[in-house]
Amino acid sequence: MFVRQLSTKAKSFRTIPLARLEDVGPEFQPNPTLKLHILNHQRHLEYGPIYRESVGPDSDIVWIGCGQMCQEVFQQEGQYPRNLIPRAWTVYNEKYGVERGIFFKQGPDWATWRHRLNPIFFKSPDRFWNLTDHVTHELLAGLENDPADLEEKLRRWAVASTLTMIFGHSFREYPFDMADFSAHAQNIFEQSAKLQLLSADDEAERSTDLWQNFAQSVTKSLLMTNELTDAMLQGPSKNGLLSVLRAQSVFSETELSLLVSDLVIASQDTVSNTALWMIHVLASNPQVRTIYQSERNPNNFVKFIVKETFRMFPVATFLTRIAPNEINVGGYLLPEGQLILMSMFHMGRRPDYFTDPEIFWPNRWERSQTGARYRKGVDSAARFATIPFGFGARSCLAKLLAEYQLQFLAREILNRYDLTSLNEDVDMIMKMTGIPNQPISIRMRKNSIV
Ligand code: HEM
Repeated sequence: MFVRQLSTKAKSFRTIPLARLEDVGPEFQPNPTLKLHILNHQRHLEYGPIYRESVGPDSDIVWIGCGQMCQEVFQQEGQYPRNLIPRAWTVYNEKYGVERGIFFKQGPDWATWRHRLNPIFFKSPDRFWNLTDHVTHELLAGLENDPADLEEKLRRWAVASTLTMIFGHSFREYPFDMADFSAHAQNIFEQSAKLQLLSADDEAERSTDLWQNFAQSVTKSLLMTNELTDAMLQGPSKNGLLSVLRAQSVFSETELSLLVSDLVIASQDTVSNTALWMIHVLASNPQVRTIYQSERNPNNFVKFIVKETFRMFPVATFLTRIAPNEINVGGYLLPEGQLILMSMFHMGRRPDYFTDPEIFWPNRWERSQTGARYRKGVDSAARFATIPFGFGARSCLAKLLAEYQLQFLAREILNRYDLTSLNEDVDMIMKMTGIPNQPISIRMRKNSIV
């Protein structure tokens, strides 16, 4: 009855403002996807908080740049929420008959996996997270020696941290080629970004060089994690996620391998690129370290640094949902199966949500003295404008782990090092995730007072 009433009052899909493709200006050429977040930002300013874009004769994407409307999407996402999986990844699974883990699962099957994993990842977090501390210490010791190739070192750090969290330190006894794995995982993202511009189905059908390059890296990285998991299952696992999952006996050995590949691939680009942005903003804003040293609650301040990094540089630049049935968003009816993209970069830069949005200001996240929900320089309407890990039942499984790793890294840097940025005019570009448009260069000195 409630739904019926909403439906009769709601406006039709066709009345959502339609962005004209010819509006893409020369500054976005020759590859508009690199600056998709800027194009999207401009379009929200022109068309408003919701607009649609034609991507085929009968298919439109709906873009949402308003916290309230995002909340409405999550409220109506249904029992088994679905997000967008890059087409190249599903074509690979179909073409080679490969079964994959939680990312690719849908419906009750997906819910069963989450039901088993949520208690481990959300209810008893301290079990494994601190296993990653020494991986971070190794990263910093390496950077202290030579801060070049920061991107590559952070990628290996992210993979090594996830593997240590899963297997405990014993995985280091196995000859796992971290550099090779990391290069393949990175290549999967690089080639997926290129395949997004084309028809992945067609590229796979014709087995083009691009497709073969992508497929070889997927095959190699799956093989490497399968072999590693098999080897780890042979020996005793004393600590780490695997030891708990084994004790519970709820996943088969094959499922454990699928899970390991998913976790490693999910963590590499997201954690490493957020850490890259965080190091860049710390190096570009030396006053942050002075504030940290004078803070009465430095741990809270570190949380704000991570939150502020996500606000300005959300690596998951667009969150996605597929409407499970007809839903009402912003007063418009969206049909079943509609692809919805939530504009996280745009919302993080909305001046009505965040005072001086272009300024890196961690203390904006501090609760005001009155004890109200409001924070300095953050409007209460912005509640759904910075949700870097998504929201609801399908949100990131390892949010707590990622936050722990990033906060630990920030604290160690602030306690022990002075960073100086050697870059100018760093902007974000999109290559599946939001990354810097140039290599990040820093000078790193051990702080004399430590
Ligand atoms: C900065 C770090 C990270 C960010 C920003 C991030 C972000 C996200 C986002 C946006 C989603 C989709 C959420 C949605 O649609 O509502 C997701 C899903 C997921 N993430 Fe993360 N993630 C991070 C780190 C990690 C790490 C370290 C792991 C594993 C160790 C991981 C494992 C997963 C998995 C398994 C899913 C799929 C969950 C499902 O489909 O039910 N993520 N993540």
